Amino acid sequence: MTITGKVALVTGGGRGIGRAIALRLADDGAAIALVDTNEQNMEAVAAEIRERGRKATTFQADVSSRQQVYDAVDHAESALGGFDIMVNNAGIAQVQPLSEVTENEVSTILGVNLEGVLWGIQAAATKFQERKQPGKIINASSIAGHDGFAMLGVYCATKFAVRALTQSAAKEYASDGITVNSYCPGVVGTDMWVEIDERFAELTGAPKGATYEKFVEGIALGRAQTPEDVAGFVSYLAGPDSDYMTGQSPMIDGGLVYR
Ligand SMILES: NC(=O)C1=CN([C@@H]2O[C@H](COP(=O)(O)OP(=O)(O)OC[C@H]3O[C@@H](n4cnc5c(N)ncnc54)[C@H](O)[C@@H]3O)[C@@H](O)[C@H]2O)C=CC1
Ligand SMILES: CC(=O)C(C)=O
Repeated sequence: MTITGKVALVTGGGRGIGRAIALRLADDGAAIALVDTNEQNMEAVAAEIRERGRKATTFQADVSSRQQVYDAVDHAESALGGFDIMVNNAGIAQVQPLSEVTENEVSTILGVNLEGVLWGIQAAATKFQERKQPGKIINASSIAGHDGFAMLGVYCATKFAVRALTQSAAKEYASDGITVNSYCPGVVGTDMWVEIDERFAELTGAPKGATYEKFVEGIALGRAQTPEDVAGFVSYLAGPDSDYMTGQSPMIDGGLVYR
């Protein structure tokens, strides 16, 4: 119960890693604001949180819209009576050879994975400063933010960029008592990986499941990551034990990429 009484906002909280983070932070004692484009999924997660005896609210928003992200932060504060932790988790993957990627594809993924995190950082820091309180900003990068993978080039570029934003924001906001860190998962069994695997199958002719299994085979600990594995690390980043950590983007990947 390390964050009892705190308010946490989780973008992309409707499924996968975001859902696991929201449930874990609720178990840690926080009230949760869920933000996602998918209202139905969010409501289901909110119901799970309430069943655990915690407060939850939902706000449908597209994180690529600066205004919608600011509105989501305002909603979290007004609905839950405070604002302490911002988890910029929402993101999309994109499997495409660099020679074939289109302008529309680039602008779409930059909008969500880069701009969405930037607006989340900006809106959260602004709210913490308005409230004259410290805060935690936690961003979703990836092992793809440390290594460039074939067929995932623009996705990797966005995750490298999240690391840069994390470092710059940490330096800019340290004097306000705001820490900014990222989490870098490996291969997590979510719907995102189902979509990645299906796209690889389309492009390469590999059997469905083969790409996912190939990535998992490289993991030293011998199993795919679960969303709860990621949520456990985010629980640390959201709690007081990480107060002296900022600007970092550590890997938590079961032993796949070593830095
Ligand atoms: N699944 C994996 O293996 C890994 C995932 N990550 C990152 O973790 C984060 C979560 O990934 P997953 O849970 O696997 O993905 P997911 O695709 O299963 O869930 C993503 C959630 O974000 C929401 N979302 C997508 N675009 C949005 C937008 N524009 N505005 C608001 N919500 C939006 C979706 O509706 C969905 O609920 C992403 O940033 C991803 O890049 C990082 C490393 C590995
Ligand atoms: C989706 C993602 O970031 C990886 C590395 O699987």
